[in-house]
Amino acid sequence: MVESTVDTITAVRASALSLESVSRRHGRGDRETTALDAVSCAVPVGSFTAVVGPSGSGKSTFLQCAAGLDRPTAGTVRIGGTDLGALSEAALTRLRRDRIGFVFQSHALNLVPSLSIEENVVLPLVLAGADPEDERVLSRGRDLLTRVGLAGRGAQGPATLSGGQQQRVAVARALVTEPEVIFADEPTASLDPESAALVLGLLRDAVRIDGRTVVMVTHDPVAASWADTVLTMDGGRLR
Ligand SMILES: Nc1ncnc2c1ncn2[C@@H]1O[C@H](COP(=O)(O)OP(=O)(O)OP(=O)(O)O)[C@@H](O)[C@H]1O
Repeated sequence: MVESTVDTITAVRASALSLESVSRRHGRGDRETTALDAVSCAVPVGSFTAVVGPSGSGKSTFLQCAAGLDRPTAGTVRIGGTDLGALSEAALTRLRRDRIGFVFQSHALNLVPSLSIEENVVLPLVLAGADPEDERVLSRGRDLLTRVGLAGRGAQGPATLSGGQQQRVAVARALVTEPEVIFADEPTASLDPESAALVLGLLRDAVRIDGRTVVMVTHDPVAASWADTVLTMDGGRLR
């Protein structure tokens, strides 16, 4: 009994993300829908996980609850051992800013059009209080832009880039804080296969080279094939 408790605690600690019996219901009475139905899983540090499943199976809800963008109706979500349900809204906002990276579906939603590309990349650091003129901040932005194949383009605006290039900037920004988990919601949905492969390669490199943890929701079996682990959702449950 003691041993199994220790095993459980160890497993939770070694997980970048864990869900324990997480449910998310909407509405009440006859109109109640269960978007997520007692889902449990543990995502190890340094892994690439894809979440797949048919439309309406609960993938987005999984991601929203796992990333602290939505609060579950029941159950526990932990990022690096921190119970998100125990955090105030302000603390949850800080955790999302400092410990999580996001790449969303639409490149139009990912980047701030009025900022330059490099300002977009370092935005999470600046929001956390870093001086945007600090050489360390500027060089981190430049290094990440080089990494995503956009060296020398930092002073331009996002509108001067293609959709695929903008998604690569979004990946650079998601990496800038060295987050514990990067959540990607259909990051290749609007891209041609070649641009999609570049974005998926960057996510995979973040795992293989930097030991980051990536959780990606996708409809696309080709995109899912880049992951180490595929979680399949069906009717709000993990299959
Ligand atoms: N705010 C909401 N109010 C009511 N029902 C909701 C709400 N959000 C999601 N649902 C329902 O929960 C279920 C799961 O939705 P979710 O968006 O998580 O699925 P999904 O797998 O991401 O779908 P898709 O691939 O089409 O984006 C669906 O039946 C959906 O209609």
